[in-house]
Amino acid sequence: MIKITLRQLILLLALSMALLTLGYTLYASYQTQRDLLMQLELENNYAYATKLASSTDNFLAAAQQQLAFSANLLPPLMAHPASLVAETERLKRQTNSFNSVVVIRPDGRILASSPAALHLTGTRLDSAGFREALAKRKPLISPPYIASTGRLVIFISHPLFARNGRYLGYLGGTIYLHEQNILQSLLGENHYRDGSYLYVVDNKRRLIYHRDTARIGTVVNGNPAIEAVIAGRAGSQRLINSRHVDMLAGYAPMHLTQWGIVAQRPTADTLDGLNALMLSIIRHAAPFFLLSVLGVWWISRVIAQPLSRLAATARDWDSPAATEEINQVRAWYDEADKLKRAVLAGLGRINQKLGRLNVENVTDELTGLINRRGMQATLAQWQAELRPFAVIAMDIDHFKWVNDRHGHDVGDLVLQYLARQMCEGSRSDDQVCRSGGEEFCMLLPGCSLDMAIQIAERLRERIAATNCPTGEPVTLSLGVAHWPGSAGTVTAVLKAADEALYLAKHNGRNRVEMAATEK
Ligand SMILES: Nc1nc2c(ncn2[C@@H]2O[C@H](COP(=O)(O)OP(=O)(O)OP(=O)(O)O)[C@@H](O)[C@H]2O)c(=O)[nH]1
Repeated sequence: MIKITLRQLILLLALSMALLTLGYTLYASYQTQRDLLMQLELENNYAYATKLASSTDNFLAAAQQQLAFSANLLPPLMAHPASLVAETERLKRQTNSFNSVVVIRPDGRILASSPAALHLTGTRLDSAGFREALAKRKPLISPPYIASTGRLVIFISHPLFARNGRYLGYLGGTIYLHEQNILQSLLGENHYRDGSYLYVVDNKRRLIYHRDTARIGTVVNGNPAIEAVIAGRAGSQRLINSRHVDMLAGYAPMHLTQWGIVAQRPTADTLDGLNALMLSIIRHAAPFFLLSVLGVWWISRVIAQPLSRLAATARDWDSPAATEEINQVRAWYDEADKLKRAVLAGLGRINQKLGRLNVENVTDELTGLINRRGMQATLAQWQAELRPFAVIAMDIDHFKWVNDRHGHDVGDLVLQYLARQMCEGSRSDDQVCRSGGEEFCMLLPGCSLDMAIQIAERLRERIAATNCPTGEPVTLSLGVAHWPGSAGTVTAVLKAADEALYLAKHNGRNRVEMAATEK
């Protein structure tokens, strides 16, 4: 199974942390900014609706005052049509509040009107506003209605009374809702900022003013802002309007009429800037993010390197250069350093143990000489190196008798004594072995057969002439062979030396014989 590497892990961890942090920061700042923007928009629209509601109220009050002022002047002039017309002209031109101005008699007939081009004087128009004014005989602002001319209008009127209180009719001004009028000048001034706009509804949810004049006069149902404003409440809220557009609306009722103003802006338009801002933040952050990724990639490499080098070297722990290579690993941080020390300590202990095992494996306990296994390994190596050598195999004569006479312990001392003697008479390259029991061997690298025979002879003579731990000398029988002279393989050359040794025994002991093949 493929396992994730430390480097990939660090990279993955750092990247996911960076992405999470970046994502969360962007998300949090987006949410905060969004809430703030929407709140600001709602407050702006609320303030705007309140201000315009109050301006419109003031305008309507002023219009009523103008009518009231003229209505005071008109009763003495009722018999003077020219003066009445002049007053209607003045009223219309001076204030520009009305699209048309009329003076109506109690029977509904028009006494005077402006503009003159309408040619209304003398006619009797049957409009809802006219009828209401006649019926109520008090200052009125009519709801929107379709006039006899087919126009959608509102009608503001003031009754005319003679000094004696006799009702003389009324003075009225008409505002054509679909045409250029004072209401449009007032409300339309700043009505279209950044997608925001406003509209006015009457208490029947009918649009009195809207930037889309085609919608004026239509009734809008199911709009929470309109419902609130016709209930007389001012405020702001996010809503879905009758055209299914998500809007941030502020609204305020008017006090003189039961109308209401709603100022609003599509939520999407409000948040447009924010989306662009977020994209710009991401664009600016991207290079730094890429730099961070590169930085993390480099750091992950530096962190993982000591560990992967330690792992690679520890895999070949039995190679001679392993310790040196591990020593060269730059473990620059604490955990890697501890691991490096632990690996080095472990490797040292293993090597020590192996060395001890090797020595124990090839050493004879009693004499400290190399044993038969060590002897064979040495010979195999020399043979592999094509290094010629001579072998002297030897055996203590009648050693059983020594044991029987002096005891086994003394026998051991004799064996140790012989080992010492052999070592003293050998060169540093020579290998002295105890090949088994009371049998010994000397391996002499680079030594000719003749030289080996001389060495064997000298040893035999010295042992035979020296008292051993029994208090008297022992004698040796020795057989000499040579590689490659005596035989082609290690086994064969040892066998040849043994055969020469048996020959020495056979020929009377205390003597040296050489391998048969050499004769
Ligand atoms: N003390 C002691 N005796 C050993 C050891 N290993 C072998 N021997 C003895 O060596 C003796 C060898 O005897 P044999 O093989 O019969 O030969 P020998 O008596 O030496 O007679 P030849 O070899 O024929 O001259 C035996 O008595 C073994 O018990 C040892 O480690 N210590």
